[in-house]
Amino acid sequence: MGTPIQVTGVYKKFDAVQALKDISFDVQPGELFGLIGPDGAGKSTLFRILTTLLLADKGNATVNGLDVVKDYKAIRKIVGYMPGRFSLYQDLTVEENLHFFATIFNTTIVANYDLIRDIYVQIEPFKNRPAGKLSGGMKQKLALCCALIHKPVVLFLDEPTTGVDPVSRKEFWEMLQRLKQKGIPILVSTPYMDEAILCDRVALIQKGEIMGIDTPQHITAQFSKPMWALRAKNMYHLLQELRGFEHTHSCYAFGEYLHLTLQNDQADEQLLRDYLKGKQHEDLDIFPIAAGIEDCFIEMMESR
Ligand SMILES: Nc1ncnc2c1ncn2[C@@H]1O[C@H](COP(=O)(O)OP(=O)(O)OP(=O)(O)O)[C@@H](O)[C@H]1O
Repeated sequence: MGTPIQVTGVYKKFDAVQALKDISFDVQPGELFGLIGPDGAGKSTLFRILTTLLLADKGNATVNGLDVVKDYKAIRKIVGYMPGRFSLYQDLTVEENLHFFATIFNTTIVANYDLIRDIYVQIEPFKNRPAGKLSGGMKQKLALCCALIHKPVVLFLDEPTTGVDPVSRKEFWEMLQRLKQKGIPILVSTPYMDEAILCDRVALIQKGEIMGIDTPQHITAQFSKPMWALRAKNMYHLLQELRGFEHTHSCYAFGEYLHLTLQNDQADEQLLRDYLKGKQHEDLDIFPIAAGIEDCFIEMMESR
């Protein structure tokens, strides 16, 4: 068995849009690898190349040691692919969809039920309902069952949690952890930066380029700038003023707070407090925080 996924110097252009530029990374056996990036970053293009639906302009890629161009037929038999959209037949029922995907892979639901049992039991009460009438979370569970029904050797999940409610998102990641424990390598993409922490390793992708690849723990540990969270009654004015502060390196809204880093190591909290003193903010709250994975990604994206 080869490396589950190996990508080397892949480029893809659509007319004037450079969708992928010099993409290289690998996914190791049993690894849950996340591709994190905003809309239009190139995630789906990369998935389509790896699942043999699209040809790269340049570069190489293998899945389980098989070449995505030469061995495309063999790859199609061994991968599970959950595309971002339209993976289900809306008019077919839950059970019919699953049966359909099992049949095209020349297998049966019964033969592979073990792998999908945990997930399928959650949607089984609705097995006679057309897929088009399921909630977002249930559709996503069915789509995952369909991608798994032929016991794939590598699993590709393109934005499986986009547009899904927070509870279903959490459940979905718990399902992925269980699949990972069964030893299936998984490449999953997401625009939600907070999901990065749930992966073994992540690549941050923006405008077709990978900004960095590492474990979430290393990414956060390497963030060297001190960071503060700030809040006041008038958040808009606070943001404007902090962005106008001569020592500000970055300042952006993050939930109920602003996250701030300063430009040089000499600029400290006292300097910040002195600057804000004369601004008469009501209910001003300032405290130091450790940067999270989302702060690290924002820093990586802005530093480009
Ligand atoms: N078939 C195509 N023809 C022309 N441009 C395309 C095509 N497919 C993708 N693109 C462009 O390539 C870039 C990358 O798109 P891609 O769909 O891979 O991004 P993404 O990260 O998956 O984001 P999204 O979630 O928005 O699909 C975008 O600018 C997109 O408009």
